[in-house]
Amino acid sequence: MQFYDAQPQYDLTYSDVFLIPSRSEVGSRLGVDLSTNDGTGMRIPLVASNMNAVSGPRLAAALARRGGLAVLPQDLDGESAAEGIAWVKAQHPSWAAPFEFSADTTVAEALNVVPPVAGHAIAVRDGDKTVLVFDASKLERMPGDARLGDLDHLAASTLSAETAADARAAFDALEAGDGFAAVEQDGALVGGLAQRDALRTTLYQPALDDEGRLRVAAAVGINGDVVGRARMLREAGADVLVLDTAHGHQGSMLRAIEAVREADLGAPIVAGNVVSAAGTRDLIRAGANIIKVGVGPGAMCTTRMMTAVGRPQFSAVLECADTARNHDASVWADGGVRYPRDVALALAAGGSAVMIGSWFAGTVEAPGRIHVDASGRRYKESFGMASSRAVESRFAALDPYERARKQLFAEGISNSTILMDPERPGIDDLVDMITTGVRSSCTYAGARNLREFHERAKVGIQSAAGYEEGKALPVSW
Ligand SMILES: NC(=O)C1=CN([C@@H]2O[C@H](COP(=O)(O)OP(=O)(O)OC[C@H]3O[C@@H](n4cnc5c(N)ncnc54)[C@H](OP(=O)(O)O)[C@@H]3O)[C@@H](O)[C@H]2O)C=CC1
Ligand SMILES: Nc1nc2c(ncn2[C@@H]2O[C@H](COP(=O)(O)O)[C@@H](O)[C@H]2O)c(=O)[nH]1
Ligand SMILES: [K+]
Repeated sequence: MQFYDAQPQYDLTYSDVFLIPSRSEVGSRLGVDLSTNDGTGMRIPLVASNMNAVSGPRLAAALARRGGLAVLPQDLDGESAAEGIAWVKAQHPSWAAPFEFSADTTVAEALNVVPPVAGHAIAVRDGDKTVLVFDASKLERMPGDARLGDLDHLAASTLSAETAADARAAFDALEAGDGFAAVEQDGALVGGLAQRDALRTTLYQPALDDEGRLRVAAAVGINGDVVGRARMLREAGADVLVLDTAHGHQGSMLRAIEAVREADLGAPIVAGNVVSAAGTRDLIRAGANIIKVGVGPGAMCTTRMMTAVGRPQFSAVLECADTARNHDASVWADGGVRYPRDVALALAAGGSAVMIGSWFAGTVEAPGRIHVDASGRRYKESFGMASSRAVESRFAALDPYERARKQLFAEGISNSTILMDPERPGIDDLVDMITTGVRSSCTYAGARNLREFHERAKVGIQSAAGYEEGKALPVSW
């Protein structure tokens, strides 16, 4: 990456910078390879944060199906983490599992879990048999107290599993209907398929382990039996281990990395968070393969305002990525992403992947239940991992005095409203938006892959007015 003009002496955020187009020989955006080269097996450079409101098993499977990776949070107890990993590993690499409900579930109860939007399959179960499959958008006009088992008239037309397995044939078959079908195999309903998902299987490659199962990462805190938890996660099938704490450049973190490296668990070790060359170097020397970069940019994060600590994220990623590269390691740019452009800039600065938290918290696949605000808009709650809410539940087993001491140091928001975007309600919709933006960024730079993108990117500095000018105008001025 080069600065178009001289590199300034002050630090830069994503909003401070922009990319300048260069002469390109890359004829199509679909010709760009977005695979990472950091040893994690990702086919697109997107990681969902290890946050309780973001990365659950359903989101992890959905993201891995498109080639990304989610990190199950350290707050999941051992049993739940192992179950979550097993669930991801059992999922089909191409097709999403439907949302399953018993026949007695009411429409109102189902709407706490799935919004009435197209492309998400609802399966009604009677015992261990699926008796009805329909598209979630059909719930919109149903009375709240109706039982799902009584909604036979919503049943989707069926498609054979054989046709569903051929993405192009499935896409064409769904063109004739209403863009959604129940999938049938040997006379039994096995799921649902949306036309858009058939298209997606032709555009993305899943992130798969050696046995052809979806990949998933899991986080470990730095307190307690770090090696024991890391070993348990690995044995449960976690493909990547993420050692995570707010202040990653501390002795406890270095010792935790050394211990996990010593245990030789056979998975890449990600560790953080840091924002300096010195922090990056120390974590790599302790044994980390990938460094998580970012202190304070996160949407749920109050660290900068509470402590003045942190660093504008573009400069943090640039410096840490340069250092990591010299040590044959990589960085993930963690936090502060609000637009696809921010992802492109983090990759231009040298990140091998970008971590996203709050933006993903408002998706259909994120773990939270759905709420409705006073004006009828659907939303999910997000909260920081260092917020009073997270700290209270993390330390629930401690006595009240110790718990109160821990809560003194809250550095995150406990209750944030993340609206569900009616245009892009699912993680797939956001992944489409982000990856198409980044593919386009690459061709503007004349890059066929992310290594070339980093090499060729030309970055300029802009004023606040320059940033403002780039925004679209949904209402006339
Ligand atoms: N990327 C970011 O900007 C930030 C991210 N987070 C996220 O919040 C979650 C919780 O992290 P964390 O608060 O580290 O909790 P952890 O449970 O991981 O514990 C952190 C340990 O480090 C000690 N510590 C010493 N100095 C600090 C410091 N300045 N900040 C935090 N801990 C310190 C703590 O002791 P003691 O409690 O006694 O001080 C504790 O033993 C993680 O997922 C983390 O990534 C949190 C803040 C910033
Ligand atoms: N200072 C804090 N940082 C937090 C907290 N919870 C999460 N995080 C960090 O934010 C990113 C996600 O950023 P986003 O802008 O995409 O939401 C996450 O990966 C953590 O590094 C917190 O409570 N305090
Ligand atoms: K912030």
